[in-house]
Amino acid sequence: MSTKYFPKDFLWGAATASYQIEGSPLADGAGSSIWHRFSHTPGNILNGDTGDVAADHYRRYKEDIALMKEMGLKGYRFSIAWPRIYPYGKGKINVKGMDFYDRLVDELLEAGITPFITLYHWDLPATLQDLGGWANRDIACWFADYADYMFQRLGDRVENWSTLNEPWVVAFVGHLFGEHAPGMKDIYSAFLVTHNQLRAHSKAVRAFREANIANGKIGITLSNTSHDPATDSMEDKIAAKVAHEWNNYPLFLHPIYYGDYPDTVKEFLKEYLPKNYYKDMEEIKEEIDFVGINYYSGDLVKFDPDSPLGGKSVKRGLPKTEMGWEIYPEGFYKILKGLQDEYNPKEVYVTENGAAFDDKVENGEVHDHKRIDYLKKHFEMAHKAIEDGVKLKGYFVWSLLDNFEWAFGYSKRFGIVYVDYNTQKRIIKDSGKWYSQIIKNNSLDF
Ligand SMILES: OC[C@@H]1[C@@H](O)[C@H](O)[C@@H](O)c2[nH]c(CCc3ccccc3)c[n+]21
Repeated sequence: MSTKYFPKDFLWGAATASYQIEGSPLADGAGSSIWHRFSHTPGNILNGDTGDVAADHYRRYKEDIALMKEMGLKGYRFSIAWPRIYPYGKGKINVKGMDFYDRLVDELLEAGITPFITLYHWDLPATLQDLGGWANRDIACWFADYADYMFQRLGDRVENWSTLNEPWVVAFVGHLFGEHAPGMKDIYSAFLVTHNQLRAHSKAVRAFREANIANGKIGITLSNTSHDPATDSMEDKIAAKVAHEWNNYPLFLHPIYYGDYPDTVKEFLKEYLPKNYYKDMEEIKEEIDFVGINYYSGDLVKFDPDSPLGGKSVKRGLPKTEMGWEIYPEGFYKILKGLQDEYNPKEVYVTENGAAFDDKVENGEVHDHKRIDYLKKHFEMAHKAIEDGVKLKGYFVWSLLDNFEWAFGYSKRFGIVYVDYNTQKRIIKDSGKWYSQIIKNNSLDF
């Protein structure tokens, strides 16, 4: 057993998202979002759950920040609900909605916690969806205007900004698989949404540079699954490469860093890319300060001529979390190392990593040893990645609190803090106590 230290000033934190924890979605003049509509549409969410109350964070944020301080968190990643700021997506500002985030940031700074803002974590103003949402090219301006207003209002106190959370999930789970808001099932829209998110992201980055925020850093947060070939056959290797370049960071970083979509996306999916997409690549190719990596699991990919991507996902037979995702810490290392090798970002943050388990309260405590084991194994891989040259500057566990897990509602618990939804009582789980020690020592014994 040896003690491995993380770099000095490593930003250990926890992450959440507005629609998943805040509740009070229409309070104080806020506008409706596509997730308010989607969760209130019967059949979309398990048990008919909605984000109407969630973890009641909109009202309990001071209590939650006190919990973060008690656990010794250095940073807190959260998202702004666009419809609280612009109830109609653009035009009229909602002062009370802006006040909530003003107070939240001040409370975090007072507690000595570094804010890390995500501008968009899926709760699009519903009125913009009525205009086509992310499939409308004008959204690049709507998003950049919203982003610029946030830079003006919070840029004096917040240095770390991410434009979009998981644009792949927004595009494909929301517009092709139909399992997330706005519930569309159209592959051409999904690729148009991919493209417009890139346009919106880079337009917001230019607004960020104009805002000239002292020590400001802006990036993008991308979902990733480690895709390994099921066998050494060339067919499986190609299928795994296609899956990686479409499903992971390359789909967005290739345009941002190199001004084009990845080779396999152009080879296998060219038909679905927006016509004349390359005309936008000059504006999309805009330097960013960091890449946010979300990682949970990995799979094997086997050649499958019947699949549109030429491959299908295969399990390894590893232990799984409550989401049915295999626990594969090695994939965390592969994604982080692959990112640094392929795009050499100036900085990397793990913006999400965590697991859902069947947490139970016993005598007022939650002994979530499986989550501790999951996190420990992933921290070991993060440390190895840093040793091998990955410019990893921080890690945010998903999630601070049990919360609304999208189509699964409240049936899946990811928090290091347990939330009793009947009473809104919080209980720091054993994993939260264990994490506090890791942060305090900035080291891991393994
Ligand atoms: O599922 C846990 C978390 C969500 O609660 C976050 O809002 C979201 O950013 C997030 N992304 C992923 C990995 C990609 C994914 C998203 C949705 C469904 C399945 C996989 C896991 N998570």
